[in-house]
Amino acid sequence: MPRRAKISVIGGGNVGASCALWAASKELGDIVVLDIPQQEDVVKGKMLDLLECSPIERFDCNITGTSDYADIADSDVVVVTAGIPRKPGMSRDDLIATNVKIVNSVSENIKQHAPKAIVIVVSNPLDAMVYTAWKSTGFPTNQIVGQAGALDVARYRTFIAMELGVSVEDIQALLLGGHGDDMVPLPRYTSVHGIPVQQLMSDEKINACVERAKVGGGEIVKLMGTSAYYAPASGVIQMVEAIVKDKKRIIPSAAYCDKEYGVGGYFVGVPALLGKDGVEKIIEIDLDGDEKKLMDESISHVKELVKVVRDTFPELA
Ligand SMILES: NC(=O)c1ccc[n+]([C@@H]2O[C@H](COP(=O)([O-])OP(=O)(O)OC[C@H]3O[C@@H](n4cnc5c(N)ncnc54)[C@H](O)[C@@H]3O)[C@@H](O)[C@H]2O)c1
Ligand SMILES: O=C(O)C[C@H](O)C(=O)O
Repeated sequence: MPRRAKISVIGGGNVGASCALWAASKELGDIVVLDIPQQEDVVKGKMLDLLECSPIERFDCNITGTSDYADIADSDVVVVTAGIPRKPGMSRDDLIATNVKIVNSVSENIKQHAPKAIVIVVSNPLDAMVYTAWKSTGFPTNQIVGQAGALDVARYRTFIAMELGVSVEDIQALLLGGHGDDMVPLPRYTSVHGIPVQQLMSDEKINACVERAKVGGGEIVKLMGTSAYYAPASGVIQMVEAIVKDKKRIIPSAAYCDKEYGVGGYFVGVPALLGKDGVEKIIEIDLDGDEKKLMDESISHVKELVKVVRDTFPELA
């Protein structure tokens, strides 16, 4: 019998528990969700509750809550959601001092207990946390990737579909850059069932969708007092599915770029081909002058955040 995939999620809060829910409902494999010892009963309870959906929702898999890293052994994918979320009035960057320490310690445990896993980082500020996980694990760059673009492009597609009154399924779009408010949605690479979006919407309306997508995380924080979790987890599980089913999907992801896009050795959002080996290829597309300028600005912001990581943990430089 073929072995089931094993998906571990570190951090069983809003995003982590939602990842488990999407992964179970899609029957992607066995699921382990790990939280700190003080949250062990809570995470065990959440995962038991989820398991008890299985007769109704019709999925067969093991689902476990734990605080013991031994339970993540042999994971195919480990998703890192551990860390604090922002509150109204905060930027993602304000989380760095706390989350760099959490992601560093979590990554050391992943290195020890699941050295073959593909690691998908979610904690914010995303691009700097992916860098932290890369340095702390010492894993090859294909084995470390961040989730942001899958979410950001989903938001952008949602807003375009709402504006046009068409199915979201018919909106294809692309987005580059860091997971900050300076991310770079690309109208020139946005189409509606193959029809360039500019033929169907005015520049003004397209720009309104772009701007709303850029601050889409903040819009939810303002409404809820904490950050989003359904759509972020959905983005994560789209990536997990591509990896565990070796689908070779192209998904905007925070991937390691050196020569690509002239990034020079940082993780930023780019179209990445995801399969069983993680990031198997980065797709480079042509950018015009304005798009390149926006991408360069976004990359500069990522570099500033990585500098904070290096200043906090000189051994991660
Ligand atoms: N990249 C994205 O698109 C994206 C989207 C949404 C949220 N996020 C980020 O994800 C993180 C989690 O958000 P959330 O809403 O789930 O927060 P949450 O507070 O609901 O959950 C975080 C969980 O992490 C746990 N945790 C803390 N330290 C830990 C450690 N050392 N080991 C294991 N678990 C630990 C906490 O106990 C908590 O259960 C935040 O940093 C948030 O900004 C990123
Ligand atoms: O906005 C946040 O802080 C969480 C996440 O990055 C998001 O975009 O929803």
